[in-house]
Amino acid sequence: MVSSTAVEKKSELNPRTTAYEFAGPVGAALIIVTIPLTTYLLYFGCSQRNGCPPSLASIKNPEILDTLQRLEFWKGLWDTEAALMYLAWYAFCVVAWLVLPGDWIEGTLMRNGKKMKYKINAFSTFLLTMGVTAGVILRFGPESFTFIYDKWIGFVTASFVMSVVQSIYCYTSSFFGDKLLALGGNSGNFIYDFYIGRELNPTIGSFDLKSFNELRPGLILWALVDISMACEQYVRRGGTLTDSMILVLGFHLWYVADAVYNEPAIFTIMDITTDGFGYMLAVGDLLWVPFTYSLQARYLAYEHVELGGVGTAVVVLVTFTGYWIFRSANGEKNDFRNGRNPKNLTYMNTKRGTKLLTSGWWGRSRHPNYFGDWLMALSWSLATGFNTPITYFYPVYFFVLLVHRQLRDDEMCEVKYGDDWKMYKKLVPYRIIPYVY
Ligand SMILES: NC(=O)C1=CN([C@@H]2O[C@H](COP(=O)(O)OP(=O)(O)OC[C@H]3O[C@@H](n4cnc5c(N)ncnc54)[C@H](OP(=O)(O)O)[C@@H]3O)[C@@H](O)[C@H]2O)C=CC1
Ligand SMILES: CC(C)=CCC[C@@H](C)[C@H]1CC=C2C3=C(CC[C@@]21C)[C@@]1(C)CC[C@H](O)C(C)(C)[C@@H]1CC3
Repeated sequence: MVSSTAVEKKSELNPRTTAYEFAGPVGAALIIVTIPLTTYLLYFGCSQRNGCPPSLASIKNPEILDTLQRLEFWKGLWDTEAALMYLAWYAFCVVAWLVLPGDWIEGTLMRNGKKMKYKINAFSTFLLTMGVTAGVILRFGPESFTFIYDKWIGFVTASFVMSVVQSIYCYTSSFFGDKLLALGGNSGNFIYDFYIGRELNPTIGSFDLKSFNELRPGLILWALVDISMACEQYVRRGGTLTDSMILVLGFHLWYVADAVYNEPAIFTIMDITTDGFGYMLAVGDLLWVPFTYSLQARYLAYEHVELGGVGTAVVVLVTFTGYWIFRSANGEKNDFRNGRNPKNLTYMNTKRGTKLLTSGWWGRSRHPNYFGDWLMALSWSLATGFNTPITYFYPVYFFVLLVHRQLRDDEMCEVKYGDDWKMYKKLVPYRIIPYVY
């Protein structure tokens, strides 16, 4: 029998969530449907076969309704070969995590007084993956690596199934044992908690599902997807790549490499410290990132845009500016949170005990890193030219995500820091873009 003090202690540590984000259960239900639907639509609405976007005539065509009513169409979303390949890829990431050497580092202090331990080998997993991929392409030719382009929908469905299975597993297992729940994911509403993630850190032994999924099977798959798109273009063009494809491929690979190289920096981000691991992150990490963030590369696989000297210079300039802001802002905060201040930046002390930077990038806006990240997103789309608005999906979606994320973080900081946050907001009035917003 469980004593009443034990029950009280448990509910003290895991209080009920009383305030909803994402417009509550209705908003969560909408997003649950919208994320996979958008991923499929971006394929059917931007492809060589259908056009990008499909012509108005083809949309009005009653054939679309016929297609949706045909069982063949729904069967076509599943591809057993792609599903097995996806499973093998996921297993490879797990085995790499297990066998590749890496230091174990501690995460931030949690409210139960404990710290999680994380194995740092995402970068070596990335290098191994790139090495094997290069080996395959050199040995068997680029045509051996176009299978992701060919089996696109099969891979999308496989990764969606994987993320739903994980979300169901994490939601169900959160009810067993003494689990630390996410403060935002314990409302008691099934749809909402399933979406936000009920358990803070679902683990199997020392294997932490949330941090593993955030950086490995989805993010590194994005790099593989891009390489496959470049191979497709290379084969179609008989052995050359367009300047736009070289830029998009290079920038995406760089972005992924940067994320996995800076693996320890993710242990202080909102997803790891605050959000539970549920549908939002599982589907976000495993489906959304690899199959929507790579849209520019998939478009360029069949639409061979040449930018020329000036176009290339503009794209490179926007991306480098973005990367410089993104990396130096994240670096300043990461150094500071780890007790270093190499640039001698000014800061304010707070009643909570942690200090807040008030100069450098964090003195210019409250989320300068978001601005840099968004500029990079914009540059990747600029590389696809102006023939279609669809390839600008990523910066538009990302803008919405970042504005919403900034609001969420602002609210959380207000709770964490109280009046000190109000003071910081007076000192640094801009939210994301210095002197603009
Ligand atoms: N490509 C993509 O799809 C996405 C990328 N990202 C990227 O992930 C990165 C991490 O983002 P995220 O976790 O949202 O937020 P941040 O890395 O911006 O971290 C916010 C936290 O930083 C601390 N902080 C705030 N102001 C200061 C200050 N002045 N001095 C020191 N610390 C401060 C606070 O936490 P505390 O005080 O408790 O330490 C706050 O909660 C960003 O670069 C973002 O662009 C994010 C989402 C999606
Ligand atoms: C509603 C919806 C689509 C939710 C899903 C959001 C997720 C796609 C993103 C939430 C935070 C993310 C981060 C990255 C990728 C996108 C998601 C998972 C990230 C791994 C990209 C690379 C960066 O360098 C990063 C490590 C800072 C970043 C962390 C946050």
